[in-house]
Amino acid sequence: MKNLNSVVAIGPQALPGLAEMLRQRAVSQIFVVVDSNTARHCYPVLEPYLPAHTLIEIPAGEEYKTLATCETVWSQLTEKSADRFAVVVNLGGGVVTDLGGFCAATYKRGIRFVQVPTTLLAQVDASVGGKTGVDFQGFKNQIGVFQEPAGVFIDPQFLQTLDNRQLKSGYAEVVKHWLIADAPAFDTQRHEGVLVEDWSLIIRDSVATKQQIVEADPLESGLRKVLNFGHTVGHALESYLLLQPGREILHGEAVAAGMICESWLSVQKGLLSETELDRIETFLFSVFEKVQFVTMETDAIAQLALQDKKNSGTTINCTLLNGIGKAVYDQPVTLAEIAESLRYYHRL
Ligand SMILES: NC(=O)c1ccc[n+]([C@@H]2O[C@H](COP(=O)([O-])OP(=O)(O)OC[C@H]3O[C@@H](n4cnc5c(N)ncnc54)[C@H](O)[C@@H]3O)[C@@H](O)[C@H]2O)c1
Ligand SMILES: O=C(O)C(=O)C[C@@H](O)[C@H](O)[C@H](O)COP(=O)(O)O
Ligand SMILES: [Zn+2]
Repeated sequence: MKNLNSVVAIGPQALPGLAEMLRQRAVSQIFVVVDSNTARHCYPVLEPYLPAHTLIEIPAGEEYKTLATCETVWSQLTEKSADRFAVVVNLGGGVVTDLGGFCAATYKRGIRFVQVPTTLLAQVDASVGGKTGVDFQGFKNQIGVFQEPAGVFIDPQFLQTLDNRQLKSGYAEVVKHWLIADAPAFDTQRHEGVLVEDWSLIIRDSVATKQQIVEADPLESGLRKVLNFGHTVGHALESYLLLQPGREILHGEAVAAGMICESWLSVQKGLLSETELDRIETFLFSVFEKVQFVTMETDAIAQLALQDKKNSGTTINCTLLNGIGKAVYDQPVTLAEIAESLRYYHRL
């Protein structure tokens, strides 16, 4: 599969494919960015495929997806005199692929990087499409650049050590791809839930859906915004809870809640039927627990949507569904409507 100028390899041939790419290109040094978990669970799988390299370890978790962590990565690249022929291999979930990608894309104005995603979320979504970045002042992905990796190497065997909660978090982005672009998959595959034995096909389909959209609009000037379905409210919830010790939720959990809120908004705008909303809700609640917040918090959560990257000025532009499998972007919604959607979710 080709993604703009980068290769996407999926399956058991992915890691040998990465080894081959590193052999063929002019590479001065290789740096492998891992977090504390992927150092333990995933690096031993990747290591035999790599020539001499330097390991850069960052702490695990969304709270470390910050500029401060980037500084530690840039420092290690600098200390080792990485030049413009160096390659960064990001081995991890979406935090490592977003942050490692951003560090590479900005170091000396940009060196090559490849993504080796190890969570379902990163395999179906974060590693593909060239969005890189970090959170800033509590806002999701506030600082970042679009930069395509030189390659994405997806081996589903990494999922064997992932716990069920993380698997479900990634599944939320799979469901998002179904809801925006693949009604037949929603109709048939949802019956399996996360009891999937072999994720390869789901990963292939999800990546293909995302690639098609990204290729049509790599810099998100229009169509790509459909990939943000569930994220206007989802990111607001995630940002709000991220700053509250003990209440952090995973990205996919926030997106699942956001997809219910934004499906409800779609009904209010006359785009989606009540029956379709009911099917979406019933399915999502069969997989995800309800995100806990109190009604008093809804206005504060909704306020955070004012920082959404799809907004123009003070207008919040949401991606909504105009049927299962069909999405429309740039739908203006008010702050009051966002807050009401959260109250709707809370009442369910
Ligand atoms: N760039 C994009 O297009 C894009 C798309 C979707 C999400 N994201 C971002 O991705 C991030 C979420 O990614 P995530 O869900 O992968 O989170 P993550 O990177 O925090 O990984 C989740 C947890 O699993 C651990 N882990 C990773 N691989 C493992 C493995 N194989 N076995 C055991 N443990 C493993 C990690 O150390 C971490 O503790 C968010 O910051 C989100 O904003 C980016
Ligand atoms: O690739 C995209 O485009 C997406 O919107 C995919 C999202 O799942 C992902 O969470 C992305 O990081 C959100 O981007 P942002 O621009 O809203 O920060
Ligand atoms: Zn997402």
